[in-house]
Formats: sequence, structure tokens, C-alpha cells
Amino acid sequence: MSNFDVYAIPKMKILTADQIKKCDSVTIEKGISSINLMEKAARACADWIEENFELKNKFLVVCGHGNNGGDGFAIARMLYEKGFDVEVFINGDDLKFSPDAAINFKKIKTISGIDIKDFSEVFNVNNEKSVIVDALFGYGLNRELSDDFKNLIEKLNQIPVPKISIDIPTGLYADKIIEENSIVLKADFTLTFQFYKRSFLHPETGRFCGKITVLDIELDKDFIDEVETDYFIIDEKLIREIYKPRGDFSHKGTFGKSILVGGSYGKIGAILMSTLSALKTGNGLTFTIAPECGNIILQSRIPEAMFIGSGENYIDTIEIQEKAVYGIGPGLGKEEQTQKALFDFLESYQNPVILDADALNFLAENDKLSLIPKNAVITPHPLEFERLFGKTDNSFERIELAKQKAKELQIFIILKDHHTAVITPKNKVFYNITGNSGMAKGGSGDVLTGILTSLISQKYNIEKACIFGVWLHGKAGDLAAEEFSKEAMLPTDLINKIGEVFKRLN
Ligand SMILES: NC(=O)C1=CN([C@@H]2O[C@H](COP(=O)(O)OP(=O)(O)OC[C@H]3O[C@@H](n4cnc5c(N)ncnc54)[C@H](O)[C@@H]3O)[C@@H](O)[C@H]2O)[C@@H](O)CC1
Ligand SMILES: Nc1ncnc2c1ncn2[C@@H]1O[C@H](COP(=O)(O)OP(=O)(O)O)[C@@H](O)[C@H]1O
Ligand SMILES: [K+]
Repeated sequence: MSNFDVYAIPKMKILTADQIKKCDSVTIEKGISSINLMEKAARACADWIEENFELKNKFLVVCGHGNNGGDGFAIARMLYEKGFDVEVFINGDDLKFSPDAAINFKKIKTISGIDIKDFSEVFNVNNEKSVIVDALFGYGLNRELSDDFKNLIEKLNQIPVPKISIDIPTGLYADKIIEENSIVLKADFTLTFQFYKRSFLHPETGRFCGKITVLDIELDKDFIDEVETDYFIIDEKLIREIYKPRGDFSHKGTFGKSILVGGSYGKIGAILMSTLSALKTGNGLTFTIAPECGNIILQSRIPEAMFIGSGENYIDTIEIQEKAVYGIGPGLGKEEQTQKALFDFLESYQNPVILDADALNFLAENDKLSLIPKNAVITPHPLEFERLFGKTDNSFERIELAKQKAKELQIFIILKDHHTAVITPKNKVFYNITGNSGMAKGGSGDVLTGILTSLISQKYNIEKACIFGVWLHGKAGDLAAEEFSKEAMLPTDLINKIGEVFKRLN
């Protein structure tokens, strides 16, 4: 359901274009020749294409002059050898290729069954079985495309056939934002080598990638282990390292006490969903602090949770209990008495806390960021983030600002988005790749608050709880979408899928 497919990846680091280049060079220095590395990369692509397309498909491989183009020539040869119909398109006026691209160009020139044509001829495509392979530029792109390339890409984008980008959709950089209205090849599939690229994970750039597959080309493991980066992908391998199965000789005290605080007249559902999510994530004891108007609703829908009334229709105090983890915000409302209750609570509270929704809005509106306790987790969506910390020009800058604020305040920021990012006080950024647009519905965030509160109260360390929590939330969302569709799935369906995710982990 998610747009990502992970093969065997040695590490879930995300590197910059320069670091990937270095990694390629180190791999080559340590033994494999660059031409053989290109062969390996092309082989991985050709095998993937063979598995995912049919012999009646015809491949139009559009090649640039660098190593990305070299990949394209090698892929064309391999597809031809597998029995596919293949045509190759190049810039007929410029036959200067990188050394490895030149070797692969020479090889296809000797194959009479592969036609080599000028870019301009690709527009005559009229075979609906055609598939375009984009091997124009990869991570080597380092400046704006020339008008010729822009025209070519605009026209390719208009051809209504599937498009596969090799390594990176042409026009995107690996690690940074593009200018607004840039021309980028709109891929249906991106076959990328070894690493996710940051540009795949941000809304402005990720929308060009289609379904992403990371192919393992066995770049140097030692280099990858040692190279320093602040950016990571949350993959299932990491989750399996974090997940702690329940011990047989355990009891309810082993699994922590969560207190979910929120709800107001008309918004009891929000805190109900948080509470239910905390229980479904395995909490030993779960309490809800909500106004009295929510008592019957909460007690009858969730008999396992304990109710603590506060105020008639709006919360007016938040009592502090020992040895509990608090998740505050869902459906809280914006009454003054509730704001006072929150500020009083934060002034004397010491333990871990998750702050969401209106709790964040209260802090933003009153400029009370200093009340956020150290090691707190805050879960803003982009607008809440902006209210807290100010405007940024794009989502890359938003992550940088979040890193700065997480460090300054010594807190964890979970920046919610299609690819939610966990930003730690130590400046690490973990991008989540589970989840889908079926979750873009009021209530999904309330579920996340419940999951996080539950995991932290079960003594997952806070960083791990954040990483596990966003992954679990998205994975349950993916299972809900699989069963009900992205349109019809509800946050409550997502809650009911949490159990299935745990079953898969066990
Ligand atoms: N040995 C290696 O280094 C490997 C590289 N691989 C492939 O090689 C690609 C990187 O290759 P390259 O570094 O040759 O770079 P590209 O093929 O991405 O780009 C070619 C060259 O074009 C130039 N250029 C950059 N921006 C331009 C622009 N706007 N207009 C015109 N020219 C521009 C740059 O000098 C760049 O090096 C990867 O994305 C991947 O597809 C793979 O074959 C795996 C192994
Ligand atoms: N397009 C999407 N893809 C993946 N996840 C999404 C998408 N839209 C929303 N979500 C997830 O759903 C949740 C929405 O939270 P939020 O905006 O706080 O909603 P609410 O407070 O109304 O419940 C977040 O965890 C977010 O990451
Ligand atoms: K490409």
C-alpha cells in the first residue's frame, strides 16, 4: 500500500549525492571495476523490469551522457537479451559520453536488433505497450536543466505510457529542493540504487517518484556503516530490533500506565480514539481524563479504560499521578479554563509527556514554549508546526528548523506528513515510509497520540517509541486501506488493525 518496496538494505541511512558518489568510489577502489558496478546496477534494473512487465512491452530507453545514461545503455542491452523489443534514444548532436557510458554505448551499437535514434524521434511513440525508461540524469544532476532537456521531459511526460526512472526521476536532485515549477520527469516507478534519497520523501519532490524500489547493488558495507548522516529511513528491520515481545511472566504493572487527557463537548471522539489506541498498543493500565459529558460515552465504548472527570463540558484541572505517562491534546478544545489547567500541569510535571493538537496551539498562542518539559514529544502537523516555530519556505527548511528547535528545547518533534519525520534532540531525522492518504482524515492524529503514550509508558525509550509509534500507525493504516480502501477507511478501522501489525511482528 505504501509507495515503497524495500529489498535487502544493509543500513537505513540516507546519504547526500556527494556521499553516494564517495561510496561508489570506495566500492570501486576496493575491488569491483566501475564498469562491472554499472553492469550490476543495470542487471538489478533489468531483472526487476522482467519480473514486473511482459514480453509484449516495448522499451524506449532515453539516455543521457553520464553514468545514468550508461545504466540506460546496459539496461537496453539486457532487456534485448531477455527477448524484449528495445529502442534507445540519445542526443544525436552530442556523442560525448562518460567513459563507462561510452563502453556500453559501443556495445549496443553492435546489436543490430536495437535501433538507436535521436531524442526527437521518441515523440512518435504510438504503441500503447510502450514503456519509457528514463536514464537521462541521476544523482549527478548539479544545475538546472537546459531548455532542450526541459522540452524533452515535458513531452515525455505527455506520452500516456508507464515511465520507469533509473536511480532518480530526471530533474530531481538527490538531497535538496527544486525550484518551484521545475520540469521533472513524472515517473510511475523509480528504481533507485542502494539508498533512499531525501528528495523522495518530501512532498514537493517526492510526488514525481511513483512507486519506489531500492535495489541492493552491494556498495561497500564498511563505508556505509561508518559514514555520518543525520537522516535515516524507518524500515521493518529497525522496527524488529526495537519491538519487545511480551514476557510470559508479566502482569499489568509491567505494561505501564497511560493517562490520555482531552475531549470537550462535541469532541469526546478524539480522546476516545486516543484511549482505545493506547489499549490496543498493549498498555497495562489506561486512564482518560475528560470532562463529565464524556463519561457515559467513554465508559460504554471502552470499559477497559478508567475515567477521571474534570469539568462539566471542558477540562478544568489535570491531576498529576505518579508513574504514569501523559498524552495530552486530542479534542481538548480552546477554553480558557483548559488552558490554565494545561499550564498548571506543565509547571509541576516531571515525567514523559506527549503534547498534541490544542495543547500545542495553547503553547503557540501564548508563547509558552518554555513550558514544554525536556524529553517531551510533540506531534504537530505542518500548520501546528508553523504556529509553534514560524513559517519556512519549504518542507526541507521545515525539517532544518525542527532539528534546531528539537535541540534547543531538548524535545522530540514528530512532524506529521505523508512521510512523517521523527526529529530527535540529537538532531537525527527518521523518515517514516508506512502510511497512506486514507489517513488524511480527522482522528488519525488522535490515534498516533494514544500509540505513542502507550509505548512510552511500556518503557520503550522515547526515541524508539517515536520511531516504532509512527511506523505502527502507518502500517495499521496501510492494512486498513488494503481492506476498506483509502477512501472508506476510518481512523477507527486503523485502530482495529493495530493487532494485525503486532501479529506480523511476532
Ligand atoms: N560507478 C558509479 O559511480 C555508478 C553510478 N551509477 C549511475 O550513475 C549515476 C550518476 O552518474 P554521473 O555522476 O555520471 O551523473 P549523471 O549521469 O546523473 O549526470 C551526468 C553528468 O551531467 C552533468 N550535468 C549535471 N547537471 C547537468 C545539467 N543540468 N545539464 C547538463 N549536464 C549536467 C554532470 O557533469 C554529471 O556528472 C547514478 O545516478 C547511477 O544511475 C550506477 O551505474 C551505479 C554505479
Ligand atoms: N497522505 C498521507 N499519507 C500518510 N499519512 C498521512 C497522510 N495524511 C495524514 N496522514 C497521517 O495521519 C495523521 C493526521 O494527523 P492530524 O493532522 O493531527 O489529524 P487529526 O488531529 O485530525 O487526527 C498523521 O499521523 C499523518 O502523518
Ligand atoms: K534518471
